Amino acid sequence: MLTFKESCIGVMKLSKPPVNSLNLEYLTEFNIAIEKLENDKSCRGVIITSALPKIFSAGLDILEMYQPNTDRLRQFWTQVQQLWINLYGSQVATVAAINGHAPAGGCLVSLSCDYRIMAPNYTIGLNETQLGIVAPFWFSDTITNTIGFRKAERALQLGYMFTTDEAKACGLIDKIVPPDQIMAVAHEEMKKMFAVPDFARQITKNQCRKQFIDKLHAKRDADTDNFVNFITKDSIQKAMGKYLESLKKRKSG
Ligand SMILES: CCCCCC/C=C/CC(=O)SCCNC(=O)CCNC(=O)[C@H](O)C(C)(C)COP(=O)(O)OP(=O)(O)OC[C@H]1O[C@@H](n2cnc3c(N)ncnc32)[C@H](O)[C@@H]1OP(=O)(O)O
Repeated sequence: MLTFKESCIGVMKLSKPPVNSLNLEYLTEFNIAIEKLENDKSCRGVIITSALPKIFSAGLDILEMYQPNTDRLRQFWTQVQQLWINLYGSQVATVAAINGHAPAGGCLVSLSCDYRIMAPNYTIGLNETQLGIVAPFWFSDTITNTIGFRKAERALQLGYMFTTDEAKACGLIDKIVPPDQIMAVAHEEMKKMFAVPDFARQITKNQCRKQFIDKLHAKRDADTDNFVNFITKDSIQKAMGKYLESLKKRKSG
């Protein structure tokens, strides 16, 4: 993770080649970096983007979920939950500058921010069902809060990956921006949020999101048990193995 401060704005650039997949170690690093910025009194905003060309993030590292060690799987999921709690509940203003594909966990990271700008000709969405897995309730809550119930339930069931244009049309992202302007526009959008007194913006954000974060806090252990039980099922492991194979085939084909 490349993290630096530009005045009162923290910039986090995901930089885990080849595809910024989120494994246990990288999620832990992500959480430490965001918590550090959150606790930095001089930091009012965070921009999340990718240092890699063409990929924002490929989402959770599928290898963490394929033939897993159960203890590590539990730690992995705890870090995924924590990342969502940190981002969705963040007091600082957050902008996702999506400069590449953003499937599944990559989409969730951006949905957890306050504002999303995206470069053209990429795809974004919660494609979990395509892998034969099920997005947990807090993933669904987050997309539903962004695009509305009907569109979210349809997209979640199909595991639909939106093009940038489709994402803009349904409100999954807020603005389409040429890749060479994405950081400049992220700073402009940040300034708009800074024009509002921090405490008023923070309390309002909290009012909108707290009930969803509280829901996960209340069910956190059950959610982890559910994830571990689900992922370790033979049928799910088979589906995951097939999906990994299809990724490799797509590459060679
Ligand atoms: C109760 C149960 C709850 C379960 C909830 C679990 C929720 C899960 C959310 C997730 O995030 S699951 C992950 C979903 N992600 C994907 O489906 C993305 C798959 N990847 C792609 O579509 C493409 O790789 C890409 C991101 C569009 C990039 O394409 P590109 O052509 O540039 O690169 P590739 O050649 O396809 O990939 C390079 C290399 O990376 C490996 N890889 C890709 N994605 C992942 C990943 N998510 N995890 C691990 N590894 C990944 C890919 O297999 C290639 O590997 P090698 O062949 O080079 O070894």
